[in-house]
Amino acid sequence: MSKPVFGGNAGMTSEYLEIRNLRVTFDGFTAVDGVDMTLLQGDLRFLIGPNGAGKTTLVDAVTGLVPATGSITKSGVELLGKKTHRIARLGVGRTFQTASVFEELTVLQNLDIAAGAGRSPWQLLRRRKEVLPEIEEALETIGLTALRDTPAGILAHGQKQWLEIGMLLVQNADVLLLDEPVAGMSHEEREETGQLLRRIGAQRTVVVVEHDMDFMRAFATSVTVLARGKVIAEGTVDQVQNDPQVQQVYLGTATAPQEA
Ligand SMILES: Nc1ncnc2c1ncn2[C@@H]1O[C@H](COP(=O)(O)OP(=O)(O)OP(=O)(O)O)[C@@H](O)[C@H]1O
Repeated sequence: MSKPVFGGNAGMTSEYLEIRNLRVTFDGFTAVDGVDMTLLQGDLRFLIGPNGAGKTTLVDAVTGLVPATGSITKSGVELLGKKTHRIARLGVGRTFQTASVFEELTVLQNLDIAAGAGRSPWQLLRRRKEVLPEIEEALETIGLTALRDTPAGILAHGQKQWLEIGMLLVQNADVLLLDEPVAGMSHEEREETGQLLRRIGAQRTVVVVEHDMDFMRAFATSVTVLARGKVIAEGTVDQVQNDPQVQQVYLGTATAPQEA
């Protein structure tokens, strides 16, 4: 496995996150059942599957929220068994189905707090005097520069999700796991989110857990399909859409991949 450059561009072929034989069990029920996945920098990977397939549990395992067995390495560093904050410091960030921003604080203050995580007291002191360049950059990337002094609580739904993504960017996350980022968004917001994910995904590894198949078709560079805790298909959008097993799993559901 080639060595990545943290926060930089390690090239499209560098392996960034390797998941091997991942297993998560809740009281004898196996929610994630021997999953293998290799995620490369520059990949915009969609993780799809019916309700209860184990998608969120897999993300929870990668970010240290549930105990798991197997192996999850980022650039050769084992993540399994590490505490959530250590995993975050290693550059693995995630969002939840419900945006978790500080509603009373402004956009800038939210980013400032996120950027503070993991910084030295000296850096924190310096930070009060000026807006850090990485925060300016994140504001630009997420398109919220004009709203930097707006309380997060009055942002539109989509803008809150973008702020959350911005908070991961200022923490230098280069593996981002996003749980249903476009749920509840308008068509325009979805489109903008897709463009945002493309922009940030070019130099990072982005995993999107999603039920929105139109969104997946428009923006996925690769897709992994989970069902009952196992990977049943992986490949391009076309490959998974044409996979008979995938069609069978989705048969009769409103979001079937074959209903293009
Ligand atoms: N903390 C827990 N304790 C017990 N069972 C759990 C726990 N978390 C998840 N599960 C079970 O594990 C299975 C996988 O759940 P998970 O939420 O990962 O699926 P999902 O693919 O994300 O589903 P959805 O698309 O509905 O969000 C489900 O059967 C769920 O009930």
